[in-house]
Amino acid sequence: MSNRIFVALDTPDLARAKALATRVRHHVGGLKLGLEFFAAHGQAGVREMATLDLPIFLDLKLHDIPNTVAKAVQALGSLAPAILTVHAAGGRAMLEDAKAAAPSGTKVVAVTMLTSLDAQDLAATGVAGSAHDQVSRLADLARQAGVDGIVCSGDEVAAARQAWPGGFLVVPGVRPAGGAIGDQKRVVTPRAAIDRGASILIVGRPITQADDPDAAARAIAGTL
Ligand SMILES: O=c1ccn([C@@H]2O[C@H](COP(=O)(O)O)[C@@H](O)[C@H]2O)c(=O)[nH]1
Repeated sequence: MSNRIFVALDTPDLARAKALATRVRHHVGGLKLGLEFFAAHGQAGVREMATLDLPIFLDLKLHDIPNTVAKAVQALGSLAPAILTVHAAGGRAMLEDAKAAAPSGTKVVAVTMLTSLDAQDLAATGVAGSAHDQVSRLADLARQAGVDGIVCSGDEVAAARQAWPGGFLVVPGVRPAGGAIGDQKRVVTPRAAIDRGASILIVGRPITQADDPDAAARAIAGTL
């Protein structure tokens, strides 16, 4: 993949998603559609976005019992997304069944610890230890379950790359130096994420909320 930026089109407005994607399409490697978009437009919306001819990253973060997740992955199969997310915390059987149910060309990637959480948030959920410990535990689980990779923050991606040289490592929480952080807590610059071993970056608001999304995407791509 020559351009490793997936732009997160977090909007329930199909026309806006299409307009943004059309503007930035020459400066990104793919389009990430998440819960906000999918809840509003479902599979028809994803098909519509796929007409722009860029790889689709379907970020639904599936997390349920193995049978339910496998059936959901099967139901999404005809969309043949390039990348699909599930939560690593769903456990090994869920991860194995999700991978088995996915089309062969779809990378199944397990979310470890959301980049909107820090160590204090983790403790509040009853999980002892650092973000680093939690991510490496869930990354090991994901690797053993046979999925293609993980989602983690820029703080953990170097260790994840060392532990899983062939893993597909997705890093969100990406902010150009000095950029507004918003609700993210573990952030990294685009260049640092790539230098530490990220396979692809997810970038949302730094592009979509910019006065000139096209220029913002071009500037970020220019740092890689
Ligand atoms: O741990 C995670 C997993 C997924 N995301 C998603 O990435 C984008 C980030 O958007 P920004 O506007 O660049 O903050 C968003 O779609 C999240 O759902 C994440 O942030 N952290």
